[in-house]
Amino acid sequence: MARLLIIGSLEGELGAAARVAIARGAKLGHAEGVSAGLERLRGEGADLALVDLRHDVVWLVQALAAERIACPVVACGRAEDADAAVRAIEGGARDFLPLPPDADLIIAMLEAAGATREADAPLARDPAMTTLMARAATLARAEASVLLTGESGTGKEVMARHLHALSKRARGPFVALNCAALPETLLESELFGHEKGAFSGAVATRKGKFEQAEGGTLLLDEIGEMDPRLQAKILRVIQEREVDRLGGGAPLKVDVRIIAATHRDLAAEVAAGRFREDLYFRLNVVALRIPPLRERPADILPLAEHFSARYAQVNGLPPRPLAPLARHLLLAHPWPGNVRELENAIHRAVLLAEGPEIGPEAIELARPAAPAPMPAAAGPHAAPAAEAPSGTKVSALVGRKVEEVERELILETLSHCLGNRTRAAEILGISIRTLRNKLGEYRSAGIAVPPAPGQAPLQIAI
Ligand SMILES: Nc1ncnc2c1ncn2[C@@H]1O[C@H](COP(=O)(O)OP(=O)(O)OP(=O)(O)O)[C@@H](O)[C@H]1O
Repeated sequence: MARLLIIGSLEGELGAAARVAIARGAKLGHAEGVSAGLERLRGEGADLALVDLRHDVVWLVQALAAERIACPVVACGRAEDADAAVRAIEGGARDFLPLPPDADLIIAMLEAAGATREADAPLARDPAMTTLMARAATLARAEASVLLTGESGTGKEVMARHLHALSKRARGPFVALNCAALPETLLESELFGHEKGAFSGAVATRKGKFEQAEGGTLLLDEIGEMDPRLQAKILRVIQEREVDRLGGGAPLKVDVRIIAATHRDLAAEVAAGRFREDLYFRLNVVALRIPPLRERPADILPLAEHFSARYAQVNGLPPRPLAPLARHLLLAHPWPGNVRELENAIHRAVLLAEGPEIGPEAIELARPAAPAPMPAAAGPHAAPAAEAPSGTKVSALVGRKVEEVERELILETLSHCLGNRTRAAEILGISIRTLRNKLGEYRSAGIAVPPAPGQAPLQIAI
């Protein structure tokens, strides 16, 4: 769960921002002022801090920088407070959130901070994923470190949270750190914390992520990007179960399960001398590879429906079904950006769509380059890219009317189902009633419609 710290009164519009974040699965921390906020950040940390502009945002940003605490700060205020907002941004705040808050903007900010995550179990319908989920359920109970591999956006972090939720540590904290996002000294401080006086800005003791995750799970995301010196320190934590704060005296015992994730082929990184072999062996004891979305096509529509319901709710819109052609487009796309790309496409579509359905015109998909399977994927389970649904079929439709293509899709599906309306409606993802209405329209326009099973084709006497 994303950890959001709100600094300021929760009574007014900041409270509304908090509710949006909670609806999106964030865990909320709160402090009335900046020094209490700093205290919380030294102790339990957060993925993002939203600070009311009426407080000294610049002071907080500077204190965090001096103490090497990497937490993005977003200043919040009314549009009329533009001058204060500019000062906050110039002083190092990550962004400005105008109040009253826009749900989308909050989500985008949480996302940019790497802080918005699926709180529920990963959705899995395709056999490639259900098999993996069964394996994950067994592994979750063990205490061993886990290595999660998979392309960017496949759901490694979602899986890490799921493993935590199913483990004996579920009541403890889940803390995530993206190792690629920070320069080495900051990352070191984030991981191991520091004692007062460890460096010139260290005015107070600060707990690192290992300590924050005590009794729970620590996700080291993008571990393949970590500097070899820090890799050695991580190895020591795994072996000795203790951490050394920067500038610290005695090592501190920690009880943390480590989950490491990477989109890289770590074995190749080891061969190239960029990743420590001993750490790789420690992590690779239990490894799970999350397949890219193009290798689990049966997940595409269930995920799309899940995101469409979620974003309709977050934006206060009524839930709407995906039109048959929209489904067709989604199934034909190769999804180089995986589940994240699908989620973003559906989020946009929910906002853009007009009318009772989400139609194909609302779905904007990046024109895909040929999907690039990651090198590690070249195992026996990797489907060749050529087998994935190809984007060319859809581009062949360009220049034709949506209505016309929809009609063909409906009639083709119906003849494929030998006229069975129920089955065709199911495949098309529309209600039987919508299907009947469409067929009625076609008939009135003089277009032949496959008869229902057992029903003789209508003979029109001339
Ligand atoms: N199986 C799933 N069910 C529901 N949502 C999912 C699933 N897989 C991924 N998502 C959603 O897709 C987005 C990307 O997932 P996640 O961040 O876990 O991917 P990742 O592999 O860790 O990406 P990166 O390598 O870029 O860190 C998230 O918003 C997540 O909620």
